[in-house]
Amino acid sequence: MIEFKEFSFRYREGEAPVVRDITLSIPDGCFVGITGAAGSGKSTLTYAINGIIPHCYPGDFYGSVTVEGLDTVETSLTDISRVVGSVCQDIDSQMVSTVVEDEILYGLENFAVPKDEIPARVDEALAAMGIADLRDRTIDSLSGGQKQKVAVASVIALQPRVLVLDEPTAELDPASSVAVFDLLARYAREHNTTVVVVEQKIALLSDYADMLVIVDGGCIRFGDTPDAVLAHSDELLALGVNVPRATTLMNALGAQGLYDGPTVRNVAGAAVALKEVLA
Ligand SMILES: Nc1ncnc2c1ncn2[C@@H]1O[C@H](COP(=O)(O)OP(=O)(O)OP(=O)(O)O)[C@@H](O)[C@H]1O
Repeated sequence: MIEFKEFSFRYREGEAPVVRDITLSIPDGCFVGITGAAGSGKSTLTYAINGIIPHCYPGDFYGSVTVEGLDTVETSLTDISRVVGSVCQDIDSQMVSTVVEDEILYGLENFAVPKDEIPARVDEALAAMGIADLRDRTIDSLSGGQKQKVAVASVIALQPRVLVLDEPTAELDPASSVAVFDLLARYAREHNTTVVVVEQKIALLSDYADMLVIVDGGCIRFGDTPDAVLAHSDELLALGVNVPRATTLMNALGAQGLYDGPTVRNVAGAAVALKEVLA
């Protein structure tokens, strides 16, 4: 369980809190998608989960954040990182090795995983991200998308109970983004891992997330199932969230009393719904 209780945070260099009065409970095994406009505070929320706030970025911390019962202020960054695996936005800054396999080994050795478990953990992590063929490649020779998969694999190898990912598909084309979310979701299901992912593509998020959190100006505007959130497409658009046009269209037809089916998330869904409307 991840629990934010009336959490607010002001970076030491900032004038005012950039996230305010955040109260949110994320149950174990939940797949949470966080989205919102640029600068709304999404990354700051992830830093509060993985302990970067307040351990690396000091400032005024109000309220509390607990992860699996650990208070992130009172617990050391090392102890938090045994529970929370993070993939940050700047993948290059996260890479510490020159070869893919070494990158995965690095974390396992640092966390003192028993030597006899290590080969299987490396194999499983590479397979989970579908990058077994990259094992011996140098990191420098990889594309941005491949690096993102390596970064996720390195974290998955540590088998954290919570995974925090900040825009893990930013460098990927739509098909590869879907593939990464498929792999992530499958991994999370099989290991009962809680996943918190910041992602701009709300349509993609909606297909995987149990809960969508919409952040605006440092506050949570919506925190609910994807369908319940997407039902507010006009408000989402006003907040700068990139709502699928298919959703906006069907919600508009709903407002006119012409459609009363489930929330539509994509063109395929709209096609099915429109057939019913026109029948
Ligand atoms: N280390 C820092 N020191 C001071 N202010 C910061 C720091 N990091 C972020 N901020 C400020 O906090 C606010 C929220 O930033 P944050 O990165 O959490 O938003 P975001 O929604 O993740 O943005 P983006 O989508 O651009 O990554 C912004 O105004 C940003 O300038």
